[in-house]
Amino acid sequence: MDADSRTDPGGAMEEKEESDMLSTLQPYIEGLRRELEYQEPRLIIGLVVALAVVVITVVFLKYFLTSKTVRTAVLLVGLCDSGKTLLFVRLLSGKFKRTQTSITDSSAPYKAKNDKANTWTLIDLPGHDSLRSQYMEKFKSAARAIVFVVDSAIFQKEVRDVAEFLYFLLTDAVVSRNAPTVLVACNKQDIPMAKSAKLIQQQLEKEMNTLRVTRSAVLSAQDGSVGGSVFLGKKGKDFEFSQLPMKVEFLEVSARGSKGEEGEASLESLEKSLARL
Ligand SMILES: Nc1nc2c(ncn2[C@@H]2O[C@H](COP(=O)(O)OP(=O)(O)OP(=O)(O)O)[C@@H](O)[C@H]2O)c(=O)[nH]1
Repeated sequence: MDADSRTDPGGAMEEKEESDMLSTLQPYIEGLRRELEYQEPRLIIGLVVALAVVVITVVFLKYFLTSKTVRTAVLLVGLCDSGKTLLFVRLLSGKFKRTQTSITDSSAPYKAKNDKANTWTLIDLPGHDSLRSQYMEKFKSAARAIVFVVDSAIFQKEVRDVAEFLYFLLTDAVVSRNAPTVLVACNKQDIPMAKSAKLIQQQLEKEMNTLRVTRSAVLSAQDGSVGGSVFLGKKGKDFEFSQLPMKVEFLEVSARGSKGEEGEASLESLEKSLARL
């Protein structure tokens, strides 16, 4: 008997128990090691795929968020003779000018009257119905705002045409998605017969409600969009401008002004709204 086993017989027994336990666990440990070796490549592939998905998603999102074009155009649209060109000239120079029927677009930088002095591109579009859609097509995706000019003096006579044009504009899929601010400029308020902005709004809501019934019949019941147009307002409710995705404001203006050609225009409300864009 050596000195150690004589002095510590319990220790030798513990060592033996340990080695017994290890040899019992050996097959399990070996199995676990083999399992891990087998799983490792799969684990790594899984991690690589997950990482790739995260990277692709980030790149994709970044691309979509940054490639969003900055819309800087303010479009002047409306029926013939509603006063778009005079409004265009007044907003840019403040001066009165004799105008003619426009057959093409005119554009110029417009500095908003706000602290930041944002500069927008003001674009006057021809009002003739044969040219309307082609010019809208060209500029609609760049629109930050649409100034829809109405001749308030002969509104009663034109209500149907005005409503149809506005309906065509507001149900356009691109316009609806981009939701530019729509400023309905109820022009020619210097003429005593001119209808108020409130009355024009109410009559247009009524007229567009009727138009919606006839036009929406062609829209697909499933996704609500066919041929690049969307449903106007909320289904099952009488149409109101407040149901639209974009802000719609009705403003009273006079591009001519009460003092005629010598005097100033009355466009404060429109200029204020343009300054808020
Ligand atoms: N009394 C009055 N006349 C206006 C006002 N604004 C425009 N006009 C007149 O209305 C007529 C038509 O104005 P335009 O600016 O040429 O109209 P438009 O909308 O550009 O017409 P198109 O080019 O045909 O689309 C002109 O004789 C203008 O002087 C206004 O506020 N009051």
